[in-house]
Amino acid sequence: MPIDLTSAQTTARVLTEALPYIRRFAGKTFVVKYGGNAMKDDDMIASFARDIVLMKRVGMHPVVVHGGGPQIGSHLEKLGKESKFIEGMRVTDDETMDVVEMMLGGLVNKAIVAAIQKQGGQAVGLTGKDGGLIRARKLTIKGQDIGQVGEVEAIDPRVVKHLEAGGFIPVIAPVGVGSQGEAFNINADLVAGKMASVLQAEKLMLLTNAPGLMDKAGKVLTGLTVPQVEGLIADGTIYGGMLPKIQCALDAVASGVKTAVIIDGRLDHSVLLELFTDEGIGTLIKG
Ligand SMILES: Nc1ncnc2c1ncn2[C@@H]1O[C@H](COP(=O)(O)OP(=O)(O)O)[C@@H](O)[C@H]1O
Ligand SMILES: CC(=O)N[C@@H](CCC(=O)OP(=O)(O)O)C(=O)O
Repeated sequence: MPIDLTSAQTTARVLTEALPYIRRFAGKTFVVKYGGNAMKDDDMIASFARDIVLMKRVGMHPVVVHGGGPQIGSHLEKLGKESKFIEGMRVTDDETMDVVEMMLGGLVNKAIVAAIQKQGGQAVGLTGKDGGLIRARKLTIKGQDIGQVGEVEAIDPRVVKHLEAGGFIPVIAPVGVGSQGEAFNINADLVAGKMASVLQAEKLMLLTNAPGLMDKAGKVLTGLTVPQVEGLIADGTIYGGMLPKIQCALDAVASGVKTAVIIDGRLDHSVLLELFTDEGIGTLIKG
């Protein structure tokens, strides 16, 4: 069969456009938060895994922090428990905490690790308990006790650095460890934001189930300043699960991470589209 020149030239053009980014980003760390809504089926996970492996192959250091809210929710449902959220945080009693730790540290984490391995990468799954990676303390919301929900107290990045140096891709579940060795359920966006700050990442990438941060008419907003974002929170344009996401993006860039982006993780190869094209995709927040 003769080669389709137009399509081959398009491929060549895409590769050429990627070259300056590959050069600029080599050796840099990228924290990629993979939300539970963007891992709805095996094809989506496989596409994500291919992007991550390609990043590693061209010399970048991806660090994956994953969520799994919907997966926790459906398992709780099987047990006859309803999910309840306050300001985007799951109310977590002891039984729920067990499910969170099993789902995030077990099934979800290992599905991502296996998908990366299948694409030829070397991935190692961790929770915040491993190597004392994420130390947590109890989080209350406006004085309200919401159970075993934590916030990040400190991150000890040594285990991540060792893995990076050994050519492995760390895949991190957002379960923190308290002073008594107890588990805390932490919103994955908050962990990703802190991880990006501690590692002084080049970019924090937040993959979700929306094309980016949208205005009330559904238009994707980008290049936002801090006061603009504050206005959007005040007038209710940003609500629910987008609140911790945007907050951690702002905190990350304020603490030295160069840029944060919110992108549509349901889109095939969204990570590569954002990294390696001139236009990028989604909502960009700069420091
Ligand atoms: N301004 C906004 N733009 C886009 N999505 C928003 C906005 N405000 C709230 N959201 C909601 O936030 C959701 C993403 O947060 P969340 O469900 O926690 O995702 P994830 O599981 O990826 O962390 C979107 O699906 C949408 O319902
Ligand atoms: C405290 C809290 O809400 N923790 C989250 C942790 C998982 C998560 O953040 O998952 P997504 O990124 O898929 O939303 C939860 O229990 O759902």
